[in-house]
Amino acid sequence: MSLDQNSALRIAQVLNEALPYIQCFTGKTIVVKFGGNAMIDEQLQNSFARDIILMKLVGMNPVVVHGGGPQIGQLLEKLNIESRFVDGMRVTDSETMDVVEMVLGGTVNKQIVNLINKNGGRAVGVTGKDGLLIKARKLARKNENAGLHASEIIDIGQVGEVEKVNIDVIDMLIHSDFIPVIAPIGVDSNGVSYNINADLVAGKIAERLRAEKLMLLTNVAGLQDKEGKVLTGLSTSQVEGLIKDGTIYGGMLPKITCALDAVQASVISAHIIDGRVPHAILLEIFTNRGVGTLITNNEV
Ligand SMILES: Nc1ncnc2c1ncn2[C@@H]1O[C@H](COP(=O)(O)OP(=O)(O)O)[C@@H](O)[C@H]1O
Ligand SMILES: CC(=O)N[C@@H](CCC(=O)OP(=O)(O)O)C(=O)O
Repeated sequence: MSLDQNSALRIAQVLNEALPYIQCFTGKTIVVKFGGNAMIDEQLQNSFARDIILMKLVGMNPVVVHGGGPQIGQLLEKLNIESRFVDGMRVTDSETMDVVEMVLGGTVNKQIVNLINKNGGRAVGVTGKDGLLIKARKLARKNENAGLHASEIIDIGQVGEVEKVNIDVIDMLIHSDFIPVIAPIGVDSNGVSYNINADLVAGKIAERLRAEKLMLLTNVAGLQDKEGKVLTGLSTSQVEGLIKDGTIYGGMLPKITCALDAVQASVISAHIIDGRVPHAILLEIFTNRGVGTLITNNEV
């Protein structure tokens, strides 16, 4: 197939624009969180997989952490098990935990591994239990509505937070040229499993790996104000204001919290980007046009 001169020039310009980014990010670790809501159709899933493979081929170290909230919800519904959320976290009793492990560690993890491998990459899927990758503890939730009893703790079951990330498994996979694909399930020292919000896992893994970037793919254009305008470059105090006035709620709460924590630790930048845009990752990394909300540590 021969190209006309304009198309050839356009392709050359795109590749040329990518060059400084490739030079800058070669050898760097990029943690990408693939949200369950971003996995909406086959074409988008394939474009996600190909972006990850391309990153690997140009010398970056992509590490994938995935969610699967809607997929867990669908199976719970089929099984007639009711599901409830507190501040974006799924209340998880032991029956729900079994379903979470089945869906995240089984179906969704293997789907993503298969997707990457089918497109020509080499992915290996693990949960936080493999190699004790994610040591977890039970998440304590304060009941903010308890008035005088504001210190009252709400029990949301086997929901965990990351206590420690043991990166041996990830290091081993990266050094053998595999792409790690991680399901957000943690385990405590007694072997109890915990359901952990995938954004929080991605953030902690990015911190521990001292990643260059934490990229959170979701089903909105980014963090938005009440009119739907995408916000970017916000300070911590502005974000706190948006949480207080209810602009940030539900599933955006863990996303924004982990992005702020990550950049305040060691991660250079966090990005909340629209997973519904084909090749959103490539656009964000390799071009001058960002496609979502950028969060950096602008308060140091
Ligand atoms: N200020 C906000 N800007 C954008 N989305 C928001 C905001 N506050 C809450 N949300 C909600 O957060 C959702 C994204 O979180 P979530 O559903 O958990 O996605 P994912 O599965 O990608 O993690 C959006 O679909 C939206 O409903
Ligand atoms: C505690 C908690 O809420 N865990 C999440 C884990 C999956 C997840 O985070 O999936 P998304 O990224 O697709 O939302 C859940 O049970 O839905």
